[in-house]
Amino acid sequence: MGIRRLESWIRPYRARVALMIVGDVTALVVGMIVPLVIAAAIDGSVARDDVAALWTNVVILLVLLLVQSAAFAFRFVPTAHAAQLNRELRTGLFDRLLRQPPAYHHRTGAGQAVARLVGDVEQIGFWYSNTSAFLISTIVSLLAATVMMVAIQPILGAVAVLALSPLTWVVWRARQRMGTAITEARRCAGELATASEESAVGVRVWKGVGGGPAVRARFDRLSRLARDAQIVVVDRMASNLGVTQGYPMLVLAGLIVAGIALVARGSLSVGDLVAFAAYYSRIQFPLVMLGVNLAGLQVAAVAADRLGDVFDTDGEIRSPDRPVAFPAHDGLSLRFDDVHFAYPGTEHPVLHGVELQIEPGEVLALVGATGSGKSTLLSLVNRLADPSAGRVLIDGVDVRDLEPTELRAHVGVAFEEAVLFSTSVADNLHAGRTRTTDVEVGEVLSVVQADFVHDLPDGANTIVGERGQTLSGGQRQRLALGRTLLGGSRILLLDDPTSALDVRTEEALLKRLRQTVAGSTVLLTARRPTTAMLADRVAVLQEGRVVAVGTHEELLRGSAEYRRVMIADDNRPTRELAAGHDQNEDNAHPADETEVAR
Ligand SMILES: Nc1ncnc2c1ncn2[C@@H]1O[C@H](COP(=O)(O)OP(=O)(O)OP(=O)(O)O)[C@@H](O)[C@H]1O
Repeated sequence: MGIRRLESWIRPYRARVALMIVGDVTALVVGMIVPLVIAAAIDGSVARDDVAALWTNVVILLVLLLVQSAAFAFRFVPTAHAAQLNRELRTGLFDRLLRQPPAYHHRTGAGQAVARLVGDVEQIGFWYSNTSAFLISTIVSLLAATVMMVAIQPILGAVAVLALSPLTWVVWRARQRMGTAITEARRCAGELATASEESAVGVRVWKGVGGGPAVRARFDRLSRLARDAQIVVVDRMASNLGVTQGYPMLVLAGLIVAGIALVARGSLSVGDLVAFAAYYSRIQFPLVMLGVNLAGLQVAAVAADRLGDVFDTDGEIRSPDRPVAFPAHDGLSLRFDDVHFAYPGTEHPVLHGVELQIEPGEVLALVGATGSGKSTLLSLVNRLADPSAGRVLIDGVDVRDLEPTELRAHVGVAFEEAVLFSTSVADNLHAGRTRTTDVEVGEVLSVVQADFVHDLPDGANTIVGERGQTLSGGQRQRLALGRTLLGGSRILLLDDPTSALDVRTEEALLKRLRQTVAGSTVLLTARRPTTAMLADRVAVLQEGRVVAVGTHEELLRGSAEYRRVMIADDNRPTRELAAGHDQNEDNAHPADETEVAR
């Protein structure tokens, strides 16, 4: 599988591979003539004491060796294109990784992606430049040297071929054993990369909780596993080389003894015996090289399989064949129509038949216990994942019928975990959009209560550290929310974007936010009553089901689950609570009864 893939990736470079083969084979053919010249010198000029003829032989040898060197130099010129092959593979792989949904990356880990983008791609480039052509010329070399040996002394040649033939099985078998060892070594390298990445990203957390020894122990364990896996690879390669190098030397010793006996009987000249030994060494070296080449092929095939895993991954968010244009008018409705969802590779669905309608320009808050599926539901709107069943409709259009890039350009998202990039505050806010002006940025900073930006050393031009780590959590959240608002989207998904703010700042922000988003359709998740009260209506999610919908006040009176989630002690309800509601009202009044379903 991996080999077929390799072949398809290298196919566009076949002209260059052909040039390498021409260089290799030229060098090889010239090399094959060298023993003949040496034999002619020993049996002719040296035997006849003919110094002039010997000089001629020396000059011919020099010319042959020069041509051989030039051919070798020529064969390495096209290898520079390995860099281009690497680039193409890396870009293709990166595009593919970008198209994978977040759940894929959470499952496989960032380190495996890095290991593929860096290590595996390099292995394929290395195979292209160093091994692909050599494999062909090695086989040609084996055949040519065999023919020459048989031509010089048929019986001795046949004995050599018979004696060496078991090695082909050894080499082939070693290639298979190498495959499993290399796959394991690459997997371990990926896990080690993931652990390194996590340790760097989570440095504040593990330092804060004194987790240094545990982080060190985990890294040490994975590093030992990577070492052991690498040792298995090298062990197998070494035992293979030991056999392919040691055994032919024993055979050569036997052949030379037999050759001397033939020389003594006069049926072989000394020059021919020297030439025979030279051709034999041209078999021995390619046999060793064949082992190395096949091991290299196996390394590249494993790398191709690992890249192929990404290229073949299903679950990618696909563009529709005939995309529908995103609705151009203002005031867009949003509807979840019997939406079910399970994360790939998990058995338990997270959402069970969610039915929810958000009217154009409405602000709807999702409230639910932790893990009830709020973030998951939001992620289905801009297709960070697709429902397992059911539909998400924007203004009556299934989001799967919209081009994902266009959909995401029109649907603004702010997450609770606010990630900024290691660039300036202003660049983070602009987020690559050229349309936003400094005035708009200033207005948005005021809406999200981010006046602190003016006090930063370079104001909005201050560079924030990696992932914005030089700012506080609440500052990051406000900038991330500002970035979303600057997009001017008509649909906004706000996943608890003010959770890190103090109550006073949140209140000021929410007031301004409500005015700013007027006209947009907003779906937000809320943990605090203050956030829920911002909304026109609130939907209560319980274990992946919408169990109640209504205004904050209605739900306080009518939904036990709402009270349970929003009020610390729901046995002592707030004054807003109407008297006489028991704790099982959600069961008694499911969503479609309590609510006011629109
Ligand atoms: N990438 C994932 N792979 C597998 N399961 C996941 C993944 N992300 C979330 N889940 C599971 O889906 C369920 C719902 O998670 P979700 O984040 O949607 O809940 P939530 O209501 O937003 O929670 P919170 O209020 O804590 O943010 C949880 O049981 C969680 O373990």
